[in-house]
Amino acid sequence: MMLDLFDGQDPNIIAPPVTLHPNFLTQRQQQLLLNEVSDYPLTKIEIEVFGKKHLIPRTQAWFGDDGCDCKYSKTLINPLPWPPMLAKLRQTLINRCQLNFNAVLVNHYKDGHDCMGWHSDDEPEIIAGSAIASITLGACRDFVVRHKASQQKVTYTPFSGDLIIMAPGMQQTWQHALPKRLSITQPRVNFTFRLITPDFYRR
Ligand SMILES: O=C(O)CCC(=O)C(=O)O
Ligand SMILES: [Fe+2]
Repeated sequence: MMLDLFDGQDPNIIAPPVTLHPNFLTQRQQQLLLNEVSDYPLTKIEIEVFGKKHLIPRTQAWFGDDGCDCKYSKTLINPLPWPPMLAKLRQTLINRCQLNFNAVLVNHYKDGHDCMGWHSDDEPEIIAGSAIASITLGACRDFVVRHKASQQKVTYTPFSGDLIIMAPGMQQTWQHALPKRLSITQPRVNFTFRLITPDFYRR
């Protein structure tokens, strides 16, 4: 009987609204992007956690359309204009995924000591109910998502050139993180594309 197949499964397990698209970028596209990333002004910004100042354990740069500012730990960051390869990547995502994006956070993890803690991409400038597209280049690292209410975790392992889509609405009920992996010695670059309300912080 077909139904027997499902016996014993926990009916409370929830599937995360995440899709992993392997090999979204060709080797050549990855190489062109990595060459361009080496010219990005990546910086370690300072954040405040429980009143104490820390440098983030990675470097970052913020690119986007004019007016697509973001706020990072009380600091307002204006977008840098789109470099040519990043502009092409944005257009490719829009065309192939039928989703709109107007800004991207580039994260550079020099090795497995660099990381990103638990968070949701739910800042007020992000248009509610928009999707987040995340592209990996370089080292393969665990990308972990955690359901806020049940604490249930699922681990994804995006390889270089893979795309992860976090579906609209996911940020309200799930968090995600890129934990330390001390055995990893190679760098990883991540592009997290977002849809921002233009001029959100300029009104
Ligand atoms: O590097 C990653 O895969 C995660 C990046 C991320 O969550 C973010 O930029 O908000
Ligand atoms: Fe994120």
